[in-house]
Amino acid sequence: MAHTLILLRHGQSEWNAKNLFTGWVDVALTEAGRAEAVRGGEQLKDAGLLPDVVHTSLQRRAINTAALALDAADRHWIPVKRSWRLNERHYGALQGKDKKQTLAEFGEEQFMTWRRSFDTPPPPLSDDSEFSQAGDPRYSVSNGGPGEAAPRTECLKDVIERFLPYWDAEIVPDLKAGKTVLVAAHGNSLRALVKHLDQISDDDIAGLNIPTGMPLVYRLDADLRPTVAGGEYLDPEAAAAAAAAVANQGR
Ligand SMILES: O=C(O)[C@@H](CO)OP(=O)(O)O
Repeated sequence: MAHTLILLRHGQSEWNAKNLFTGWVDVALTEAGRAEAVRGGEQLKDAGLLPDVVHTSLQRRAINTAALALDAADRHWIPVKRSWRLNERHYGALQGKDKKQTLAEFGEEQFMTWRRSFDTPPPPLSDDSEFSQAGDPRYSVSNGGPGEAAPRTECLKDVIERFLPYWDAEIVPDLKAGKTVLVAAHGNSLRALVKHLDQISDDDIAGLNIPTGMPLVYRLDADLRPTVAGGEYLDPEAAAAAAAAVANQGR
């Protein structure tokens, strides 16, 4: 049996628009981002791709993107499962910093190492920073979160390590039950998932960028291997242009 998995990065956020490193800071969608989410949902409906269940992070840009897209697809009523494990990569001390200024201050190599290396995290964010999530009740142990063990910074490797247990325990069973699964998440948590699905090397994943608000559809075989490497965007040309723009942020 083929399984259908749809990945959707949130629409443009206020900090995407301002070109700031965001990570776990819970910023809202812009009007353009809301429109992207609606358009993504319309594309799903037009393609006859109707999610049976949606998994999101605990961040409003993904939560609201899922709601807007599902409403546009007339699937606003399906079950929602949320987890901090789908959150954006914690960007450490870069959270709240301007990407262009960071590039100018630290240079291309350090900037790209922090942004796209597999295993080098940015410096940790101090708990007394205005951009810290330490103590945020949504990440408490009583709410199913990591509590005090919550990250203060992460590299992509760390994201994969915290995401995969959720994939195995919550998403795989939905796929195996024959459900069409929508994962509404973030640039780097979806890069972690794509790396896993397509078995992309630690070096090659640096070159992969995911555009905002564009559904990426994977048909998976019985072993949950993609039948088409890299999946398929419903609007491939627009997705390629938007992914290139993500790659060029800061320039
Ligand atoms: O700032 C962030 O949290 C992410 C996604 O917007 O940025 P980048 O693409 O630079 O990893």
